[in-house]
Formats: sequence, C-alpha cells, structure tokens
Amino acid sequence: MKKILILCGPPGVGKTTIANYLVQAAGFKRVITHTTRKPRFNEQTGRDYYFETEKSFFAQQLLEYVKYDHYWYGSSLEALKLVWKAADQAVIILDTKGAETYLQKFGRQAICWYITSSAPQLDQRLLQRGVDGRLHLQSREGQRDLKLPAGLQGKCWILKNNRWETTRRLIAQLLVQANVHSDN
Ligand SMILES: Nc1nc2c(ncn2[C@@H]2O[C@H](COP(=O)(O)OP(=O)(O)O)[C@@H](O)[C@H]2O)c(=O)[nH]1
Ligand SMILES: Nc1ncnc2c1ncn2[C@@H]1O[C@H](COP(=O)(O)OP(=O)(O)O)[C@@H](O)[C@H]1O
Repeated sequence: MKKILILCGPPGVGKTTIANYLVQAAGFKRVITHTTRKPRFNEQTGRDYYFETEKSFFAQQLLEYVKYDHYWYGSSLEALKLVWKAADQAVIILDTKGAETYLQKFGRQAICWYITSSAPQLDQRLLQRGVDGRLHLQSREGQRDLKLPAGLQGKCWILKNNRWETTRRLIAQLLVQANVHSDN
C-alpha cells in the first residue's frame, strides 16, 4: 500500500532534517510543496519547495493550502503522484492544519509524526538560522504549532528530537510501528 508520512511541528524543531534522513536512510521520497514565501539563502526551487508567485501558486491543483506567517503554503496532487509513481513511501512536511486535512483525506494510508524538542534546543537552532527563523516561531501559526492541537491528539506519534543519536533510534522504532521498511 502507498503510504504518506506527515511530519509536523513548530519551526526549527527538525522536520526538514528528519525528512532528509528518511530519504537517505529509509527509502522515502519527499513530496515537495508550494509556497509564496521567498527562498532562504540555501534553498532551491524543486528541492526545498516550489517557490511560487501568488498567481502560479493558485494555478496548482492543491489538495490543501494554508496561510502561515503571512505566506501561502500548499501541497499539490501532482507532486504526490510524482512521488508515489517512484516509491511506496512518501514523506511530506506540513503545518498541523495540513496534517489534519491529510489524515482525513488519506485515512489509513497516512501516518503523522508530531516533532518536538526542548525549548533551549529550539531557541539555539533558531538563533543559528537568524532573524527569519525566530520571527517564524513567534507568528500566530508558529505559536499554535508549539502544542499538539486537539484535532491531532491520539492521531500522531510524538517524536522528540533533542540528541540526534536518540532521534535516530526513535525513528527506527516508529518506522517499525508504522510498518514501513528501514535500512538502518
Ligand atoms: N498545510 C501545509 N503546510 C505546509 C506546506 N508546506 C510547508 N508547510 C508548513 O509551513 C510552515 C512554514 O514552513 P517554512 O517557512 O519552511 O518554515 P520552517 O518550519 O521554519 O522550516 C511549516 O510548519 C511547514 O510544515 C503545505 O504544503 N501545506
Ligand atoms: N537533533 C538535532 N541536533 C542538533 N541540531 C539539529 C537537530 N535537529 C535539527 N537540527 C538543526 O536545527 C536546525 C533546524 O532544523 P530543521 O530541520 O531545518 O527544522 P524545521 O524544518 O522543523 O524548521 C537546522 O540547523 C538543523 O541542522
């Protein structure tokens, strides 16, 4: 069965790091989503996001979309189909609202991991990312995603990402729970 693993949680918690690890070490392919926010200095269109204008964003066939910290973010059916054509295990990074939508739409095909980390670690990581990262966390949506919303309670696995070595072990355990294959 084709599966979609959803990673959600506040900015800086490690969603991208975990998604990249799942791609490198566990045979996942990442669904690239669309946004109208500007690329950060090291981001590329088609790899990190499809960076869009408002016009090109709304020209997509979007499964869902949200406004997050004043910019649009959305996931297209086309990007998901592209991944499922090449692999059974897709991973996608969404906010908690998008995660709720995916769980409703995809039912048993969807698995949700809510990522957390300790407040000092989060602060440290966002400090390294500069002004943009910290402001993102302070946004209404960033603050909302600091807690698992009521609509996701009992529906997501909680993954604590503090020490990376521990995170790797937890990921291996969660992959077994989710009944998806891991090479590690
Ligand atoms: N619902 C939804 N959320 C998305 C999508 N793409 C990204 N996001 C979320 O938008 C938020 C902001 O993303 P980003 O600007 O990359 O900030 P980051 O969390 O600091 O890396 C994050 O919570 C992402 O998970 C999407 O297609 N749909
Ligand atoms: N377990 C960890 N230990 C140390 N640094 C980490 C860990 N997880 C993530 N990071 C670092 O924290 C920063 C934010 O991680 P990132 O994956 O971009 O978060 P998100 O996608 O949730 O915004 C990055 O610089 C990343 O390298």
